[in-house]
Parts: sequence; C-alpha cells; structure tokens
Amino acid sequence: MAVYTDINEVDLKAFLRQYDAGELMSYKGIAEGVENSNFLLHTTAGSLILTLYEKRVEKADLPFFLGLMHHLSSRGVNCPLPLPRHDGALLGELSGRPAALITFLEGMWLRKPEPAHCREVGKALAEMHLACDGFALRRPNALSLDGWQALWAKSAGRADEVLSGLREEIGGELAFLEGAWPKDLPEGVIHADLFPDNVFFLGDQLSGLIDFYFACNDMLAYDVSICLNAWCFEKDGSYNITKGMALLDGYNAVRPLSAAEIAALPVLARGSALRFFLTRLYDWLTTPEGALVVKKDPIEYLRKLRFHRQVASAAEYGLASA
Ligand SMILES: Nc1ncnc2c1ncn2[C@@H]1O[C@H](COP(=O)(O)OP(=O)(O)OP(=O)(O)O)[C@@H](O)[C@H]1O
Ligand SMILES: N[C@@H](CCO)C(=O)O
Repeated sequence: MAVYTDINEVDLKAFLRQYDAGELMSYKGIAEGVENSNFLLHTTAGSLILTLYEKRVEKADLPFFLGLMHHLSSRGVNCPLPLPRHDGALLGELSGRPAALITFLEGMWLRKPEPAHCREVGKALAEMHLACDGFALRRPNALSLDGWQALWAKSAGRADEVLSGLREEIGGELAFLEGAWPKDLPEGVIHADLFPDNVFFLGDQLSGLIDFYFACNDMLAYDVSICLNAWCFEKDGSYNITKGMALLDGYNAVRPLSAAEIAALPVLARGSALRFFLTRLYDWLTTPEGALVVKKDPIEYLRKLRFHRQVASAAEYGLASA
C-alpha cells in the first residue's frame, strides 16, 4: 500500500477548509501505486483524491504536472484536475509534504488487458501527444541517460545480491545505450509512465488517464516503447505480438510513426525497459522492510530488456510496415 506519509483527521480537516470541497465524511489510504501517498476522500461535495508527493517528485516540478493536467483537460483528454484553493494555489501542504486535491476519475484499471484495450491505449497515447502541443512549460526527462547512470551508480555495488552477473550486464547495456540512443526524433510532452494502472476503463471503453508525475519533454516514440513494455508482455515474460500490433495500430491511426521512429523502436524499448528496471532495482534495495508499499520486481524488466536485445527490427513488435 503506497502510504508513506500518514495524515490525521484534524490536519486534514484544516487542509480541506482551504478549498471549496465540502465537509469531510471519511477518508482512507489507497492500496495501490508505489510513488506517492494517495487517499480517497468522501466529502459532502463528493469523492476526491488527496495526493501527498513523495521522494521522486521534485516540488519545483509540480507546476508542470498540475498545469499539464489542466492543459490536457482543456484539449479534451479525460484526466483528473487539481482543485484550486481559495487563494488560487493548486498546491498546499499536509503532514509536511506538498499536497494537492484532485478530482476523482470514474473507471477501473485492467488487470488483464486484451488486444482491443491495447489499441485504445495506443490511440489515447497519440491523442495525448497531439493534445500536449502548445503546453508552455518544459521539463527535461530526469530519467533518461544521465538519470539512469546516476541511479545505477547508487545500486551497482549491490546489484549482484539480486542476481549474479547483473553488475556486468547492466554496465554493458548502459554503455551500449550511451552510443546508440537516438537524437533527432520528434519530441514533445510524454506521459512516461502509461502503465495499465494509470489507464482507466469503464467496460471496454477507455475512460481516462491518470498519474502525470513522470511527464516530461522527450521523444514521442520513447513513450510508445514504454507502452509496449508495460502492455504487451504476458505474465510468463513472452511478448504478445497481437497486443503489440493493436497498440501500434491504434497509435498510428492518430499519429503515424515516421520511418526513423520505427527504426529506433528496438533501441528505445531497451532504454525504457532499463529505466523501469533501474527504478525498481533501486527501490528493491532501499525500501525498508515493513514499508506500506508492494515493491515491484526488477527482474521482470531485465527479462524484457533481454527480449529487446535480440529484436532485429520493429516488425517483431507487430508493425506491418517495418
Ligand atoms: N484521480 C483519480 N481518480 C480515481 N482514482 C485515482 C485517482 N488518482 C489515483 N487514483 C487511485 O490511486 C491509485 C494510485 O494512484 P497513482 O497511480 O497516481 O499513484 P502512484 O503512487 O503515483 O502510482 P505509480 O506506481 O503508478 O506511479 C490508482 O491506481 C487509483 O486506484
Ligand atoms: N510504473 C512503474 C512504477 C512507477 O514508476 C513500474 O511499474 O515500475
């Protein structure tokens, strides 16, 4: 359960008085997510999400994330909206952490997505990429090449405790990506964490996107590669080309990938698999026993990385034209 910071009722009620959000009726911690502390509130005005921002979110980046949600919503993307306080600020403080009240989005995330859902996700990702156009703020991707090196430096010394040989394998992978990372692909604002638990469905209909706290400016095709990693592998570690084809078709129907983006997909997918491997490895090694969070398995992403390493072209992801 991702509740890193506890709140008490007295402080919460005082926090709520700064908003036009009704009277508190009940609240509970949300048993999902690994990054921030989230609470579901019921007030006389309805349901709301309270988010307390934790270790990986820089306070200085919050205007980018919260502003992006407003921008996307104004462009027709269904995503939560941060509520303004009486003084107009979108951000407050609770239990010593930066905190925001966010509108509740109806829907559920899918534990077992099917190809048709992957197509919807591809479409929604491309729509989000187009809708980000014109967003005035910029945020470089803190979890690209330099960020990976820094994360790895913190874990490398203990990596072989998790799996023998890991230190050498990941060192080699980073060296490869330093040389092979694409430089001239189309860029824009990317979600950067569009995993199944961040996409809500009502029945088979995609109802909205949440969790923009890794959003940043980077290559649009890198976001596609993140989704291939997050949506198109089965529990046994195999790549499901039918899901890949559906996701890529859905994306292409809204924003066709260029030949250069298609050619770069295998390298981008290696990079995005490494990115999630590294954050998971760091958390695996540093999250204290007994913390109220379910740690995610880094080895799942090592397996995906190894798969991408032997991919010769994007045709193997299901792109008919590659
Ligand atoms: N606006 C919202 N409307 C409804 N439910 C929400 C909303 N925001 C968050 N949730 C619920 O809280 C859970 C965790 O939220 P979120 O994914 O933002 O947390 P996180 O710690 O940033 O997670 P992650 O591990 O995906 O980075 C979601 O899976 C969802 O159940
Ligand atoms: N989606 C991420 C967690 C949030 O960074 C993962 O599955 O590792």
